[in-house]
Amino acid sequence: MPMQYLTADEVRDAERASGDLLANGTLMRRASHGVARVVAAELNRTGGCYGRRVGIVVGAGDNGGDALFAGAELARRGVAVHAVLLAPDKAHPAGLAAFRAAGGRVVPTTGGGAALPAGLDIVVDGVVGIGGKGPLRPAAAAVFAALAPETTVVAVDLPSGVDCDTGEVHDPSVRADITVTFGHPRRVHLLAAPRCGRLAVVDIGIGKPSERVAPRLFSFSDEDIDWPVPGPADDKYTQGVVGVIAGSHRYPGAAILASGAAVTATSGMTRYVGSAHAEVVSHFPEVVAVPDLAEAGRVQAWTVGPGMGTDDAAEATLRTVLDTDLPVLVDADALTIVARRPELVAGRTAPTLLTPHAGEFARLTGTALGADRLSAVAGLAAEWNVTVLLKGRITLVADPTGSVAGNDAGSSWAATAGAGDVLAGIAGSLLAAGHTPQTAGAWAARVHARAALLASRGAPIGASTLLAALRPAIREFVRG
Ligand SMILES: NC(=O)C1=CN([C@@H]2O[C@H](COP(=O)(O)OP(=O)(O)OC[C@H]3O[C@@H](n4cnc5c(N)ncnc54)[C@H](O)[C@@H]3O)[C@@H](O)[C@H]2O)[C@@H](O)CC1
Ligand SMILES: [K+]
Repeated sequence: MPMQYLTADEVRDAERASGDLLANGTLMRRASHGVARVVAAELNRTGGCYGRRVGIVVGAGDNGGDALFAGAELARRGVAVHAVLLAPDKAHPAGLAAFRAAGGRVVPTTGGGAALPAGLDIVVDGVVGIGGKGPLRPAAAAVFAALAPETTVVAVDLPSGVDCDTGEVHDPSVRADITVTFGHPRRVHLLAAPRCGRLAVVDIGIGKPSERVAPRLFSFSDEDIDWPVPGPADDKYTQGVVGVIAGSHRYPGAAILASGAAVTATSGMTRYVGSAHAEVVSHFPEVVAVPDLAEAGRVQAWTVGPGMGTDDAAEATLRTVLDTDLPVLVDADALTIVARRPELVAGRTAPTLLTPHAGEFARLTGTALGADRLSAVAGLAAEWNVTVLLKGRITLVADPTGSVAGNDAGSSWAATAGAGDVLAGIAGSLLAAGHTPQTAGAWAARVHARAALLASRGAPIGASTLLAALRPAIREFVRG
């Protein structure tokens, strides 16, 4: 099942709908118990709970309340728990009483600030949760800045200073090793996944929000991905033929990488059009490669753009392809052309997938990409009535209805020249197989990221190495 990521308002809506559970404190008891369990599991994994030392950093709201109740539970298990109260007058009263009663120690405030003692095993961030705004304030920032670098940080709900809805990482903010959230993941857990560390979702018995606002963010689970495989009645044409228009005789690399990715991602047929036809065939003899579009033969989808240039001839080719009623993936140089000629895609009714990186995105919209990548990509998709895949560590694929699929690559090894050409080849072949642009883009991003991890195993890679790891990566997503 795809995972849904909620806004702070959607979370509050779902919590309110739980009625008594919210009013009588059951939700908070379950939430804090979940935090205590995760912290205890981490302590047990590294030697046990008894006699260990944990710090909690407590803000003015219910996030701090969760941390205090969790601290109380840990203290009852024999953990020495030290709390810094950032706003002593506003700390959750029942939570603070429980914490003290369990033997938790509050660090005295001196000169307007307080620091945790040295030598802590784990520090719990209960500064702010879904009610947080902006960066960590100075007192909280000082507490985290003073921690030894090896201290494990467990964030309650989200790392404080990171925006719940946009994932904007303010400076300063908390970097968590583990984040414990409640009921449903929030947008921040995907949009700022590297800042959240491992995510633990604790069931506290709340349902779904009554309504969701656009953009609606989700991610596919690995099990949702079902790579196309040929059936008993299939031949080389019936699985969807992908056409690649890329590269040039002078710069054949993009043509080879995009065509090679298409060959690897589909078991049907790959066609190539462009002046690198000889180079492509010398690397991948199975590609049916021709220099001119007029001789290309039939395809079910086009991938157009990597390394093709931006001159008049390239523009004419792009126009011809976009004038068809076939699905088209528009990448790289083709995006530069579309940025100056938006009318080329504006009237399209056939599936259209634009795959910009941040710089190309800025060219398309005329403004630099800000911190709210989600709204930006959903906005462009809605305005142009196309699907937009925004590249990055977190890939976002927005369709025109306000649905956005996100994919955390899990590493940044794919940030290498030519990796985008590989992605374009993979996604193009999924389009040719009949998938929607959003599914094609999101599945391609997942398998591309997996290939990067398999290829790298901790060392830098180039796009050729990534391409070579594509088949084992795809194998993980073939069902049945
Ligand atoms: N509502 C509920 O039923 C539940 C809430 N839970 C917890 O409650 C949290 C939400 O609690 P609240 O709505 O009280 O909000 P928070 O505790 O997230 O934060 C609000 C408080 O922090 C202050 N604040 C905002 N930005 C700040 C900043 N940058 N630096 C310092 N202080 C800042 C605000 O003035 C306010 O006092 C959730 O994230 C979750 O941890 C959980 O207990 C589960 C149940
Ligand atoms: K927090």
